[in-house]
Amino acid sequence: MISALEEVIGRIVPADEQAILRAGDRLNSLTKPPGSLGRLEALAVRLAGISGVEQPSYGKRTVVVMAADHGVCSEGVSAFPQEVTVQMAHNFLSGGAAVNVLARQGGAEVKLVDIGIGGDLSHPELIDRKVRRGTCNMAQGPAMSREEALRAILAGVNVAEEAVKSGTEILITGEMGIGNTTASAAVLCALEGIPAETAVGRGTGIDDERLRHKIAVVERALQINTPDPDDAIDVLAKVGGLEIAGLAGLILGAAAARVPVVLDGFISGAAALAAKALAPESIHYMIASHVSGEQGHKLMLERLGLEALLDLGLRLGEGTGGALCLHLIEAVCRIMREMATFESAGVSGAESR
Ligand SMILES: O=C(O)c1ccc[n+]([C@@H]2O[C@H](COP(=O)([O-])O)[C@@H](O)[C@H]2O)c1
Ligand SMILES: Cc1cc2nc[nH]c2cc1C
Repeated sequence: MISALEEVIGRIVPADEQAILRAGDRLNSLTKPPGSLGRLEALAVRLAGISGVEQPSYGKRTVVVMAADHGVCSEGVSAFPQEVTVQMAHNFLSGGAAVNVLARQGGAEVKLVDIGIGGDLSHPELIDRKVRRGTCNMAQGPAMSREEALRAILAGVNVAEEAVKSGTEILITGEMGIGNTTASAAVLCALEGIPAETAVGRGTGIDDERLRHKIAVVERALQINTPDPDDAIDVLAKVGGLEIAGLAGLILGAAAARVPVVLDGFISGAAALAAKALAPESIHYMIASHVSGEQGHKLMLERLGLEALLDLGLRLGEGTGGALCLHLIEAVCRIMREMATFESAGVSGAESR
């Protein structure tokens, strides 16, 4: 199984430098002062490097929502009961969740993956990749075995590969899992050596008292499991989650296929940290859509070395921020394709001094 992962990682190549240079030249030839489209210009250059062309376009767009349950919920770390995970899974499948609305508006389809929901779920549209029924309580022992974490990562790789095979040109990470901000914070602490107090946030909206308890739970999980910071699979197995591991795999699969992968919020960021640890070059294929309202996400993005496009205080997850970002991605693609150049429009360039 490890060799399957090594094979995927081996296929991840750096971004296309020539396309990056061509995109920069094109941006400077367009009828605007150089750099005046701000971070949209950086986005255009990044997309060119990923896709290998300076005028990319993304037809089929897919939001992959990975859903799983978390044993750590028994510690009382969320504002909501665990059964919300499976209930929301039904909502995604019937098209009524926020991400369904935003994906429709952004021209994307939503694919729900059961990678570890506790309850039973059956639907013709569901992608069933259940590794196990939720994790164990990481405050008492490892969340899952190393083999299960690896299976979840490879399931994510496979979902990316299948999506690309059926025509997807851009992937968006989404997730659903009551308790998963606890696991994501623990992954951030373990991989980056950050204190729990800095990494842990309010998730679905816990009060001060529960927040203090959640910090203590993460501290305990780290203390009893001693995840190896240099071994991302160990970290995912001991203090991660099935959807976090699955999304790490999805990101690696996207990078191997040279498909851009738009990251959503805090949980997607934890998956991205793990993907980056497994395959540093995968970072070039990631686009950070937004800074989540979840404490720790800003620091997470700094550690990833990514600058987010939006800062709207979103803290919903599901892939909502990523889906919103599709509008900006479409905008830069159109800029690159449709804007006139100084030459074609007969506009004078900057005066040389
Ligand atoms: O994406 C984010 O940044 C984000 C921040 C806070 C909460 N969430 C969502 O809320 C759920 C986890 O919250 P909690 O409090 O149960 O850990 C999970 O389903 C996530 O999708 C997501
Ligand atoms: C209702 C609800 C919807 C969500 N979507 C993602 N996480 C969620 C958490 C809750 C509680």
